[in-house]
Amino acid sequence: MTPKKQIAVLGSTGSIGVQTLDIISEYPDRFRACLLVAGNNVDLLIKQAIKYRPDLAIIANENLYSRLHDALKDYGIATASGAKAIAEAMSLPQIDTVVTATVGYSGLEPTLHAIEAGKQIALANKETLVVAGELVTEKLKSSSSKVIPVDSEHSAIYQCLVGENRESIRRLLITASGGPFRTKTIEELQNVTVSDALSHPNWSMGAKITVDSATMLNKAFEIIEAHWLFGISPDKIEAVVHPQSIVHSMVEFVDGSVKAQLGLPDMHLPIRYALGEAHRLPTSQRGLQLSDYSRLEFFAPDTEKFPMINLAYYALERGGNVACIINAANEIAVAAFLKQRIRFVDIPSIIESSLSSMPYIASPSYEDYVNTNSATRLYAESLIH
Ligand SMILES: NC(=O)C1=CN([C@@H]2O[C@H](COP(=O)(O)OP(=O)(O)OC[C@H]3O[C@@H](n4cnc5c(N)ncnc54)[C@H](OP(=O)(O)O)[C@@H]3O)[C@@H](O)[C@H]2O)C=CC1
Ligand SMILES: CC(=O)[C@@H](O)[C@H](O)COP(=O)(O)O
Ligand SMILES: [Mn+2]
Repeated sequence: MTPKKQIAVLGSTGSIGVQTLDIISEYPDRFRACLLVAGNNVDLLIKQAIKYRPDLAIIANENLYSRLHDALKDYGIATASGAKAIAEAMSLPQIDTVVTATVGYSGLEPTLHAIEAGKQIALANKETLVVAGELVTEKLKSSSSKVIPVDSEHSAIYQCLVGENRESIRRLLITASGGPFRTKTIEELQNVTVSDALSHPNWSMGAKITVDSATMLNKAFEIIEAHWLFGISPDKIEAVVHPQSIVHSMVEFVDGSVKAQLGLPDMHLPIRYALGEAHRLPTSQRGLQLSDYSRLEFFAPDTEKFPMINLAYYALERGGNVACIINAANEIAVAAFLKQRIRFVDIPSIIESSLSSMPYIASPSYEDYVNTNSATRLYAESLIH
């Protein structure tokens, strides 16, 4: 019998984390959760640990450690807390694949450690490549790690590229739903609420990425992510608005042919594909009925209304710590918007102001990224009254 693949789930209590555990449950002979990591939701982490019996459960918030320890001590499940413990756990010998499903900058450090330890990476945390794509790509060159994307667009592109040569690619076409404000005017955007921004038309996701979809910064991040994942220059990567989110992305080749990957807007599919290491695992889950969709539409993005898409090209052209600044400012701005401390339209202003104030570093080291992230967060916070 083939041994079960041992999976570390970083962010097990979040949207991608919970769906990853669904896939582990769907294939109990194939996968086992050997490590679960959460941020603050200790109650759900305890429930998951009792159900999935990992070797180790880690809570990032150190203040919640005693709750976790007390609840799991009689189950023979080891416990730990804090960012250092998460980073160190990446080299546990039993781990085969790390699913990076924490949100934001927190994904970078454990992913770098997992790459150093030669683990397979199912990459959901796009911010890792946004913040430090160059460093991550460099580290991958001297590691046996392989990254398989979980992000739906990148999974689609990955699937389209199987059997193709990089030289045959003319363009990557990244589809974008357009978010909840696709049809709003610039004036109407002034007064949108948190609840409006969290009403994504097609996907059920964590709050931060849902707001990023509403500003369409998510698409800028995905252009950056695609550049580092597939080694394609920015001028060959475009966003295409596709309100139905059925075509998850496309690749156009030099002979004019376009390949697309289609499916329901359901992250179980790309997670299943990534855990199967690009093999197709049979499922009884409902598939796509194309006859349910009388129209699949495609439009050019409105960059006047959603100027943040263009930040991808600016960040990739300037390089260095620019995308790290954008990401840190955005994390602070989105958190403030979710707490109703700023308006939706203040998010781009906070990013722009951070970009013009934070020092540029052309060839950042890991420590430079750490410092850029902390300093930008402090600066962005200072802009919020
Ligand atoms: N949701 C989706 O459909 C998609 C998500 N992604 C990407 O996947 C990642 C996860 O997104 P999503 O699942 O929506 O996010 P959620 O907010 O739903 O979940 C985030 C997870 O990360 C944990 N977490 C937060 N901060 C830390 C930290 N400092 N250390 C350890 N764990 C932490 C949270 O723990 P807790 O809740 O316990 O505090 C939670 O388990 C993001 O990078 C997103 O861009 C990409 C494509 C689609
Ligand atoms: C599910 C997924 O991959 C998200 O990144 C999704 O693409 C967000 O939707 P938008 O296309 O609205 O950004
Ligand atoms: Mn996506």
